[in-house]
Amino acid sequence: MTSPNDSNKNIGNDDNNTEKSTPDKQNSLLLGIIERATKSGLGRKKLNPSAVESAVAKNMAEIHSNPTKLRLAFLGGGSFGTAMANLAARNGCDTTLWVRNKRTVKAMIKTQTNKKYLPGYKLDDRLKYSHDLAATVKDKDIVFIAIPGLAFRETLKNIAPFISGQSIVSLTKGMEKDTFALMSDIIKDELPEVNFGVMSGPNLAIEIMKNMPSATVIASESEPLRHAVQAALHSAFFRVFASDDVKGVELGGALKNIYAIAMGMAAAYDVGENTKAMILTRALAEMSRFGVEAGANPLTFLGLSGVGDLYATCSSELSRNYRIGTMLGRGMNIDAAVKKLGQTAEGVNTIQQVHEKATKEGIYMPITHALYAVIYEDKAALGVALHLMEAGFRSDVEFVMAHDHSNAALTAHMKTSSSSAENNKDDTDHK
Ligand SMILES: NC(=O)C1=CN([C@@H]2O[C@H](COP(=O)(O)OP(=O)(O)OC[C@H]3O[C@@H](n4cnc5c(N)ncnc54)[C@H](O)[C@@H]3O)[C@@H](O)[C@H]2O)C=CC1
Ligand SMILES: O=C(CO)COP(=O)(O)O
Repeated sequence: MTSPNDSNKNIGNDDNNTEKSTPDKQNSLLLGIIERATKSGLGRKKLNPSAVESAVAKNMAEIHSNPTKLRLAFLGGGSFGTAMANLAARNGCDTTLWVRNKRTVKAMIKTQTNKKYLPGYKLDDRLKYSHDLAATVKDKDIVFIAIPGLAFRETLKNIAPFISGQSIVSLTKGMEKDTFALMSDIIKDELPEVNFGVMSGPNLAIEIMKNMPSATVIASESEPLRHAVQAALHSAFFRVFASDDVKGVELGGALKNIYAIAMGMAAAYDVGENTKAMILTRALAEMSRFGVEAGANPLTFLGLSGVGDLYATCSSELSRNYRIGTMLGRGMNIDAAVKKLGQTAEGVNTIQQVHEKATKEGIYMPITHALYAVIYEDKAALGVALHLMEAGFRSDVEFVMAHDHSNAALTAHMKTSSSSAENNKDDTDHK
Protein backbone atom coordinates (compact mmCIF):
# COMPACT_ATOMS: atom_id res chain seq x y z
CA MET A 1 0.00 0.00 0.00
CA THR A 2 1.30 3.46 -0.84
CA SER A 3 1.27 5.75 2.15
CA PRO A 4 0.13 9.36 1.76
CA ASN A 5 3.63 10.43 2.46
CA ASP A 6 4.96 8.22 -0.25
CA SER A 7 2.72 9.99 -2.70
CA ASN A 8 3.92 13.35 -1.43
CA LYS A 9 7.43 12.25 -2.17
CA ASN A 10 6.29 11.30 -5.66
CA ILE A 11 5.11 14.79 -6.50
CA GLY A 12 7.18 16.14 -9.36
CA ASN A 13 9.30 13.03 -9.62
CA ASP A 14 7.40 11.00 -12.12
CA ASP A 15 5.41 12.99 -14.65
CA ASN A 16 4.50 9.93 -16.67
CA ASN A 17 2.99 8.04 -13.80
CA THR A 18 0.09 10.37 -13.08
CA GLU A 19 -1.97 7.52 -11.65
CA LYS A 20 0.62 7.04 -8.92
CA SER A 21 1.76 10.59 -8.37
CA THR A 22 -1.42 12.60 -8.85
CA PRO A 23 -2.39 13.72 -5.39
CA ASP A 24 -5.76 12.46 -4.37
CA LYS A 25 -7.57 12.43 -1.06
CA GLN A 26 -4.49 12.83 1.03
CA ASN A 27 -3.47 16.00 -0.72
CA SER A 28 -6.75 17.80 -0.59
CA LEU A 29 -5.37 20.11 2.07
CA LEU A 30 -2.74 21.12 -0.37
CA LEU A 31 -5.15 21.23 -3.31
CA GLY A 32 -7.77 23.14 -1.39
CA ILE A 33 -5.27 25.74 -0.36
CA ILE A 34 -3.84 26.01 -3.84
CA GLU A 35 -7.26 26.29 -5.43
CA ARG A 36 -8.40 28.93 -3.04
CA ALA A 37 -5.12 30.80 -3.14
CA THR A 38 -4.63 30.81 -6.88
CA LYS A 39 -8.38 30.84 -7.69
CA SER A 40 -7.39 28.82 -10.75
CA GLY A 41 -9.98 26.16 -9.98
CA LEU A 42 -7.65 23.44 -11.14
CA GLY A 43 -9.46 20.11 -11.33
CA ARG A 44 -7.98 17.65 -8.85
CA LYS A 45 -7.53 14.78 -11.23
CA LYS A 46 -5.91 16.88 -13.97
CA LEU A 47 -3.21 18.43 -11.81
CA ASN A 48 0.23 18.24 -13.20
CA PRO A 49 2.49 17.19 -10.33
CA SER A 50 5.20 19.71 -11.12
CA ALA A 51 2.59 22.49 -11.26
CA VAL A 52 1.38 21.36 -7.82
CA GLU A 53 4.88 21.53 -6.46
CA SER A 54 5.50 25.06 -7.67
CA ALA A 55 2.04 26.24 -6.63
CA VAL A 56 2.63 24.88 -3.13
CA ALA A 57 5.99 26.58 -2.89
CA LYS A 58 4.40 29.84 -4.05
CA ASN A 59 1.42 29.44 -1.78
CA MET A 60 3.33 28.61 1.39
CA ALA A 61 4.45 32.20 1.75
CA GLU A 62 0.88 33.31 1.23
CA ILE A 63 -0.50 30.93 3.88
CA HIS A 64 2.14 32.10 6.26
CA SER A 65 1.11 35.72 5.88
CA ASN A 66 -2.58 34.89 5.66
CA PRO A 67 -3.52 31.80 7.68
CA THR A 68 -7.19 32.80 7.49
CA LYS A 69 -7.33 30.69 4.36
CA LEU A 70 -7.26 27.62 6.54
CA ARG A 71 -10.48 25.96 7.72
CA LEU A 72 -9.88 24.00 10.88
CA ALA A 73 -11.77 21.60 13.11
CA PHE A 74 -10.66 20.78 16.66
CA LEU A 75 -12.23 17.68 18.23
CA GLY A 76 -12.28 17.50 22.02
CA GLY A 77 -13.47 20.23 24.35
CA GLY A 78 -11.04 19.48 27.19
CA SER A 79 -8.29 21.83 28.23
CA PHE A 80 -5.91 21.19 25.35
CA GLY A 81 -8.38 21.06 22.44
CA THR A 82 -9.89 24.30 23.66
CA ALA A 83 -6.54 26.05 24.15
CA MET A 84 -5.34 25.09 20.66
CA ALA A 85 -8.62 25.98 18.94
CA ASN A 86 -8.48 29.32 20.70
CA LEU A 87 -4.96 29.98 19.35
CA ALA A 88 -6.06 29.19 15.80
CA ALA A 89 -9.17 31.38 16.06
CA ARG A 90 -7.07 34.19 17.45
CA ASN A 91 -4.80 33.86 14.41
CA GLY A 92 -7.86 34.45 12.25
CA CYS A 93 -8.33 30.86 10.98
CA ASP A 94 -11.87 29.68 10.38
CA THR A 95 -12.01 27.44 13.47
CA THR A 96 -14.70 25.18 14.93
CA LEU A 97 -14.35 23.34 18.24
CA TRP A 98 -16.37 20.14 18.46
CA VAL A 99 -17.58 19.11 21.91
CA ARG A 100 -19.66 15.96 22.34
CA ASN A 101 -22.04 17.38 24.92
CA LYS A 102 -24.79 19.61 23.50
CA ARG A 103 -25.35 21.46 26.76
CA THR A 104 -21.65 22.22 27.11
CA VAL A 105 -21.67 23.66 23.59
CA LYS A 106 -24.61 25.91 24.44
CA ALA A 107 -22.84 27.11 27.58
CA MET A 108 -19.63 27.77 25.66
CA ILE A 109 -21.46 29.81 23.03
CA LYS A 110 -23.16 31.81 25.74
CA THR A 111 -20.19 32.41 28.05
CA GLN A 112 -17.28 32.12 25.60
CA THR A 113 -15.43 30.17 28.24
CA ASN A 114 -14.74 26.51 28.96
CA LYS A 115 -16.07 26.52 32.49
CA LYS A 116 -15.10 22.95 33.38
CA TYR A 117 -11.54 22.72 32.01
CA LEU A 118 -10.31 26.32 31.66
CA PRO A 119 -12.43 28.33 34.08
CA GLY A 120 -11.95 32.10 33.99
CA TYR A 121 -10.28 32.27 30.57
CA LYS A 122 -12.20 34.19 27.90
CA LEU A 123 -12.06 32.51 24.49
CA ASP A 124 -11.67 34.37 21.19
CA ASP A 125 -14.93 35.82 19.82
CA ARG A 126 -14.31 34.21 16.44
CA LEU A 127 -14.11 30.65 17.77
CA LYS A 128 -17.16 28.58 16.71
CA TYR A 129 -18.55 25.64 18.71
CA SER A 130 -20.51 22.61 17.58
CA HIS A 131 -21.70 19.24 18.79
CA ASP A 132 -22.43 18.16 15.21
CA LEU A 133 -19.47 15.99 14.26
CA ALA A 134 -20.28 15.73 10.55
CA ALA A 135 -20.76 19.46 10.07
CA THR A 136 -17.59 20.21 12.03
CA VAL A 137 -15.38 17.89 10.04
CA LYS A 138 -16.77 18.36 6.51
CA ASP A 139 -15.05 20.86 4.20
CA LYS A 140 -12.14 21.46 6.52
CA ASP A 141 -8.47 21.50 5.59
CA ILE A 142 -7.17 20.07 8.86
CA VAL A 143 -8.91 18.14 11.63
CA PHE A 144 -6.99 18.34 14.94
CA ILE A 145 -7.85 15.67 17.52
CA ALA A 146 -7.42 16.24 21.27
CA ILE A 147 -9.40 13.30 22.60
CA PRO A 148 -7.85 10.93 25.17
CA GLY A 149 -5.93 8.01 23.66
CA LEU A 150 -8.43 5.43 24.89
CA ALA A 151 -11.18 7.01 22.73
CA PHE A 152 -9.05 7.98 19.72
CA ARG A 153 -9.90 5.00 17.50
CA GLU A 154 -13.61 5.37 18.21
CA THR A 155 -13.35 9.05 17.22
CA LEU A 156 -11.65 8.20 13.92
CA LYS A 157 -14.32 5.59 13.17
CA ASN A 158 -16.97 8.24 13.85
CA ILE A 159 -15.43 10.82 11.50
CA ALA A 160 -14.41 8.37 8.76
CA PRO A 161 -17.66 8.80 6.75
CA PHE A 162 -17.02 12.56 6.55
CA ILE A 163 -13.37 12.43 5.55
CA SER A 164 -12.93 13.25 1.90
CA GLY A 165 -9.36 14.44 1.97
CA GLN A 166 -8.90 16.52 5.13
CA SER A 167 -5.57 16.14 6.87
CA ILE A 168 -5.53 14.84 10.45
CA VAL A 169 -3.29 16.10 13.24
CA SER A 170 -3.19 14.27 16.56
CA LEU A 171 -2.67 16.36 19.69
CA THR A 172 -3.13 13.30 21.90
CA LYS A 173 -0.25 12.04 24.05
CA GLY A 174 -1.43 8.56 24.83
CA MET A 175 -1.37 4.93 23.78
CA GLU A 176 -4.17 2.56 22.94
CA LYS A 177 -4.94 -0.04 25.58
CA ASP A 178 -3.53 -3.52 24.91
CA THR A 179 -2.48 -2.86 21.29
CA PHE A 180 0.38 -0.51 22.16
CA ALA A 181 -0.72 1.57 19.16
CA LEU A 182 0.24 5.23 19.06
CA MET A 183 -2.24 7.68 17.57
CA SER A 184 -0.36 7.75 14.25
CA ASP A 185 -0.67 3.94 14.08
CA ILE A 186 -4.42 4.23 14.68
CA ILE A 187 -4.75 6.90 11.97
CA LYS A 188 -2.90 4.63 9.53
CA ASP A 189 -5.22 1.73 10.48
CA GLU A 190 -8.50 3.58 10.31
CA LEU A 191 -7.86 6.20 7.60
CA PRO A 192 -5.03 4.78 5.52
CA GLU A 193 -5.43 7.38 2.79
CA VAL A 194 -5.15 10.53 4.83
CA ASN A 195 -2.28 12.88 5.15
CA PHE A 196 -1.44 13.17 8.84
CA GLY A 197 0.82 14.62 11.50
CA VAL A 198 1.26 14.68 15.26
CA MET A 199 1.87 17.71 17.43
CA SER A 200 3.61 17.51 20.78
CA GLY A 201 5.70 19.67 23.10
CA PRO A 202 5.83 21.34 26.51
CA ASN A 203 2.34 22.80 26.30
CA LEU A 204 0.59 23.05 29.64
CA ALA A 205 -2.81 24.34 28.55
CA ILE A 206 -3.26 26.90 31.32
CA GLU A 207 0.09 28.55 30.57
CA ILE A 208 -0.91 28.84 26.92
CA MET A 209 -4.18 30.49 27.94
CA LYS A 210 -2.12 32.94 30.01
CA ASN A 211 -0.06 33.83 26.92
CA MET A 212 3.11 32.56 28.52
CA PRO A 213 5.61 32.04 25.68
CA SER A 214 5.56 28.39 24.63
CA ALA A 215 6.69 26.19 21.76
CA THR A 216 5.69 22.91 20.22
CA VAL A 217 6.59 20.54 17.37
CA ILE A 218 4.51 19.49 14.40
CA ALA A 219 5.82 16.22 13.01
CA SER A 220 4.74 14.96 9.64
CA GLU A 221 6.31 13.59 6.53
CA SER A 222 4.20 16.05 4.57
CA GLU A 223 5.88 19.40 4.20
CA PRO A 224 2.69 21.26 3.17
CA LEU A 225 0.95 19.97 6.29
CA ARG A 226 3.83 21.02 8.53
CA HIS A 227 3.75 24.51 7.02
CA ALA A 228 -0.02 24.76 7.25
CA VAL A 229 0.04 23.85 10.97
CA GLN A 230 2.85 26.30 11.61
CA ALA A 231 0.90 29.04 9.85
CA ALA A 232 -2.32 28.20 11.68
CA LEU A 233 -0.94 28.21 15.22
CA HIS A 234 2.26 30.24 15.22
CA SER A 235 2.11 33.55 17.07
CA ALA A 236 4.24 35.85 19.20
CA PHE A 237 3.36 33.64 22.18
CA PHE A 238 3.47 30.24 20.54
CA ARG A 239 6.24 28.96 18.27
CA VAL A 240 5.68 25.87 16.17
CA PHE A 241 8.82 23.96 15.19
CA ALA A 242 8.86 21.19 12.57
CA SER A 243 10.10 17.61 12.44
CA ASP A 244 9.71 14.62 10.16
CA ASP A 245 10.28 12.07 12.96
CA VAL A 246 6.63 11.28 13.68
CA LYS A 247 7.40 8.31 15.92
CA GLY A 248 10.01 10.16 17.97
CA VAL A 249 7.86 13.24 18.56
CA GLU A 250 4.82 11.16 19.43
CA LEU A 251 6.72 8.85 21.79
CA GLY A 252 8.28 11.83 23.57
CA GLY A 253 4.79 13.13 24.40
CA ALA A 254 3.45 9.74 25.46
CA LEU A 255 6.42 8.44 27.47
CA LYS A 256 7.12 11.58 29.47
CA ASN A 257 3.78 11.08 31.25
CA ILE A 258 5.23 7.99 32.97
CA TYR A 259 8.11 10.00 34.40
CA ALA A 260 5.90 12.92 35.39
CA ILE A 261 4.09 10.43 37.65
CA ALA A 262 7.45 9.20 39.01
CA MET A 263 8.60 12.76 39.65
CA GLY A 264 5.33 13.75 41.33
CA MET A 265 5.76 10.78 43.61
CA ALA A 266 9.39 11.66 44.35
CA ALA A 267 8.31 15.22 45.16
CA ALA A 268 5.85 13.84 47.70
CA TYR A 269 8.84 12.20 49.40
CA ASP A 270 10.56 15.58 49.44
CA VAL A 271 13.61 14.44 47.48
CA GLY A 272 16.49 16.82 46.71
CA GLU A 273 17.48 18.46 43.43
CA ASN A 274 20.21 15.86 42.77
CA THR A 275 17.60 13.13 42.92
CA LYS A 276 15.22 15.02 40.63
CA ALA A 277 18.05 15.58 38.13
CA MET A 278 18.91 11.87 38.26
CA ILE A 279 15.29 10.83 37.64
CA LEU A 280 14.93 13.31 34.78
CA THR A 281 18.07 12.27 32.95
CA ARG A 282 17.62 8.54 33.48
CA ALA A 283 14.03 9.01 32.26
CA LEU A 284 15.41 10.59 29.11
CA ALA A 285 17.75 7.62 28.71
CA GLU A 286 14.77 5.22 28.96
CA MET A 287 12.68 7.28 26.56
CA SER A 288 15.34 7.42 23.87
CA ARG A 289 16.21 3.73 24.33
CA PHE A 290 12.57 2.76 23.91
CA GLY A 291 12.22 5.21 21.01
CA VAL A 292 15.11 3.69 19.10
CA GLU A 293 13.58 0.22 19.48
CA ALA A 294 10.38 1.64 17.99
CA GLY A 295 12.21 3.18 15.02
CA ALA A 296 12.57 6.78 16.27
CA ASN A 297 15.66 8.95 16.00
CA PRO A 298 17.26 9.25 19.48
CA LEU A 299 18.19 12.88 18.79
CA THR A 300 14.50 13.78 18.61
CA PHE A 301 14.38 13.23 22.38
CA LEU A 302 16.73 16.18 22.82
CA GLY A 303 14.09 18.45 21.29
CA LEU A 304 10.97 20.16 22.60
CA SER A 305 8.84 17.03 22.40
CA GLY A 306 11.42 15.05 24.39
CA VAL A 307 13.47 16.82 27.01
CA GLY A 308 11.28 19.94 26.68
CA ASP A 309 8.02 18.23 27.57
CA LEU A 310 9.74 15.97 30.11
CA TYR A 311 11.03 19.03 31.96
CA ALA A 312 7.67 20.86 31.87
CA THR A 313 5.58 17.97 33.14
CA CYS A 314 8.17 16.74 35.65
CA SER A 315 8.36 20.11 37.34
CA SER A 316 4.83 21.46 37.42
CA GLU A 317 1.74 20.86 39.50
CA LEU A 318 -0.16 21.96 36.39
CA SER A 319 0.63 18.53 34.93
CA ARG A 320 -2.16 16.09 35.75
CA ASN A 321 0.28 13.17 35.57
CA TYR A 322 2.56 14.86 38.08
CA ARG A 323 -0.43 15.42 40.36
CA ILE A 324 -1.34 11.72 40.12
CA GLY A 325 2.22 10.93 41.24
CA THR A 326 1.98 13.31 44.18
CA MET A 327 -1.27 11.71 45.32
CA LEU A 328 0.28 8.22 45.05
CA GLY A 329 3.31 9.40 47.01
CA ARG A 330 0.99 10.57 49.75
CA GLY A 331 -0.46 7.09 50.06
CA MET A 332 -3.56 7.22 47.85
CA ASN A 333 -4.18 4.23 45.57
CA ILE A 334 -4.32 4.66 41.81
CA ASP A 335 -8.11 4.42 41.46
CA ALA A 336 -8.71 7.03 44.14
CA ALA A 337 -6.09 9.35 42.60
CA VAL A 338 -7.61 9.08 39.10
CA LYS A 339 -11.07 9.75 40.52
CA LYS A 340 -9.88 12.76 42.49
CA LEU A 341 -8.10 14.21 39.44
CA GLY A 342 -11.24 14.03 37.28
CA GLN A 343 -9.28 14.80 34.10
CA THR A 344 -7.13 12.91 31.64
CA ALA A 345 -3.79 11.53 32.89
CA GLU A 346 -2.52 9.43 29.98
CA GLY A 347 0.45 8.11 31.98
CA VAL A 348 -1.75 5.81 34.07
CA ASN A 349 -2.43 3.63 31.02
CA THR A 350 0.95 4.28 29.35
CA ILE A 351 2.86 2.78 32.31
CA GLN A 352 0.98 -0.50 31.81
CA GLN A 353 1.45 -0.56 28.04
CA VAL A 354 5.15 0.28 28.16
CA HIS A 355 5.84 -2.09 31.07
CA GLU A 356 4.26 -4.94 29.09
CA LYS A 357 5.93 -4.08 25.81
CA ALA A 358 9.37 -3.59 27.38
CA THR A 359 9.08 -6.86 29.30
CA LYS A 360 8.07 -8.70 26.15
CA GLU A 361 10.76 -7.18 23.97
CA GLY A 362 13.51 -7.16 26.61
CA ILE A 363 13.96 -3.37 26.62
CA TYR A 364 15.66 -2.14 29.79
CA MET A 365 13.19 0.33 31.38
CA PRO A 366 13.93 0.21 35.12
CA ILE A 367 12.00 3.33 36.17
CA THR A 368 8.89 2.21 34.30
CA HIS A 369 9.07 -1.29 35.78
CA ALA A 370 9.63 0.14 39.27
CA LEU A 371 6.64 2.46 38.95
CA TYR A 372 4.50 -0.40 37.67
CA ALA A 373 5.52 -2.50 40.70
CA VAL A 374 4.52 0.28 43.08
CA ILE A 375 1.23 1.16 41.39
CA TYR A 376 -0.05 -2.19 40.19
CA GLU A 377 1.77 -4.78 42.32
CA ASP A 378 1.49 -2.92 45.58
CA LYS A 379 5.23 -2.93 46.24
CA ALA A 380 6.59 -0.46 48.81
CA ALA A 381 7.91 2.65 47.05
CA LEU A 382 11.01 3.07 49.22
CA GLY A 383 12.09 -0.55 48.79
CA VAL A 384 11.61 -0.31 45.02
CA ALA A 385 13.60 2.96 44.90
CA LEU A 386 16.45 1.39 46.89
CA HIS A 387 16.52 -1.56 44.56
CA LEU A 388 16.75 0.86 41.59
CA MET A 389 19.73 2.61 43.18
CA GLU A 390 21.51 -0.69 43.71
CA ALA A 391 21.09 -1.84 40.11
CA GLY A 392 24.32 -2.74 38.24
CA PHE A 393 26.87 -0.49 36.60
CA ARG A 394 25.61 1.23 33.47
CA SER A 395 26.90 3.66 30.90
CA ASP A 396 25.63 7.26 31.13
CA VAL A 397 24.66 7.95 27.51
CA GLU A 398 24.44 4.62 25.75
CA PHE A 399 24.55 6.23 22.31
CA VAL A 400 28.02 7.52 23.25
CA MET A 401 29.25 4.36 25.02
CA ALA A 402 27.11 1.25 24.73
CA HIS A 403 26.11 -0.56 27.92
CA ASP A 404 27.44 -3.84 26.58
CA HIS A 405 30.83 -2.28 26.16
CA SER A 406 30.99 -0.88 29.68
CA ASN A 407 29.58 -4.06 31.18
CA ALA A 408 31.82 -6.35 29.15
CA ALA A 409 34.89 -4.29 29.98
CA LEU A 410 33.92 -4.18 33.63
CA THR A 411 33.20 -7.92 33.82
CA ALA A 412 36.50 -8.72 32.12
CA HIS A 413 38.31 -6.36 34.47
CA MET A 414 36.63 -7.87 37.54
CA LYS A 415 37.42 -11.42 36.33
CA THR A 416 41.06 -10.52 35.78
CA SER A 417 41.36 -8.80 39.15
CA SER A 418 39.64 -11.61 41.00
CA SER A 419 41.72 -14.34 39.33
CA SER A 420 44.96 -12.44 39.99
CA ALA A 421 43.80 -11.93 43.58
CA GLU A 422 43.13 -15.70 43.79
CA ASN A 423 46.59 -16.42 42.37
CA ASN A 424 48.21 -14.02 44.81
CA LYS A 425 46.25 -15.66 47.63
CA ASP A 426 47.38 -19.13 46.50
CA ASP A 427 50.95 -17.91 46.29
CA THR A 428 50.74 -16.48 49.80
CA ASP A 429 49.05 -19.63 51.15
CA HIS A 430 51.82 -21.78 49.72
CA LYS A 431 54.56 -19.64 51.18
N1 LIG B 1 -4.01 19.65 28.94
C1 LIG B 1 -2.78 19.81 28.50
O1 LIG B 1 -2.00 20.64 29.04
C2 LIG B 1 -2.29 18.98 27.34
C3 LIG B 1 -2.95 17.82 26.95
N2 LIG B 1 -2.48 17.11 25.89
C4 LIG B 1 -3.12 15.89 25.47
O2 LIG B 1 -4.38 16.16 24.89
C5 LIG B 1 -5.26 15.05 25.05
C6 LIG B 1 -6.56 15.55 25.63
O3 LIG B 1 -6.24 16.07 26.87
P1 LIG B 1 -7.00 17.25 27.58
O4 LIG B 1 -7.71 18.13 26.65
O5 LIG B 1 -6.02 17.88 28.47
O6 LIG B 1 -8.00 16.35 28.44
P2 LIG B 1 -9.18 16.78 29.36
O7 LIG B 1 -9.29 15.78 30.41
O8 LIG B 1 -9.03 18.20 29.73
O9 LIG B 1 -10.42 16.65 28.36
C7 LIG B 1 -10.69 15.51 27.62
C8 LIG B 1 -11.85 15.85 26.69
O10 LIG B 1 -12.08 14.73 25.85
C9 LIG B 1 -13.49 14.47 25.88
N3 LIG B 1 -13.72 13.06 25.62
C10 LIG B 1 -13.36 12.01 26.40
N4 LIG B 1 -13.76 10.86 25.82
C11 LIG B 1 -14.38 11.21 24.68
C12 LIG B 1 -15.02 10.47 23.64
N5 LIG B 1 -15.12 9.14 23.71
N6 LIG B 1 -15.55 11.16 22.61
C13 LIG B 1 -15.48 12.48 22.57
N7 LIG B 1 -14.90 13.24 23.51
C14 LIG B 1 -14.36 12.60 24.55
C15 LIG B 1 -13.95 14.90 27.25
O11 LIG B 1 -15.33 15.16 27.25
C16 LIG B 1 -13.13 16.17 27.44
O12 LIG B 1 -13.76 17.24 26.80
C17 LIG B 1 -4.52 14.08 26.00
O13 LIG B 1 -3.94 13.04 25.24
C18 LIG B 1 -3.41 14.93 26.61
O14 LIG B 1 -2.27 14.18 26.94
C19 LIG B 1 -1.44 17.56 25.18
C20 LIG B 1 -0.78 18.71 25.53
C21 LIG B 1 -1.13 19.47 26.66
O1 LIG C 1 1.39 17.19 28.10
C1 LIG C 1 1.23 18.13 28.84
C2 LIG C 1 2.04 19.34 28.78
O2 LIG C 1 2.92 19.32 27.72
C3 LIG C 1 0.17 18.07 29.86
O3 LIG C 1 0.57 17.17 30.81
P1 LIG C 1 -0.52 16.44 31.69
O4 LIG C 1 -1.33 15.62 30.77
O5 LIG C 1 0.28 15.69 32.68
O6 LIG C 1 -1.33 17.54 32.34
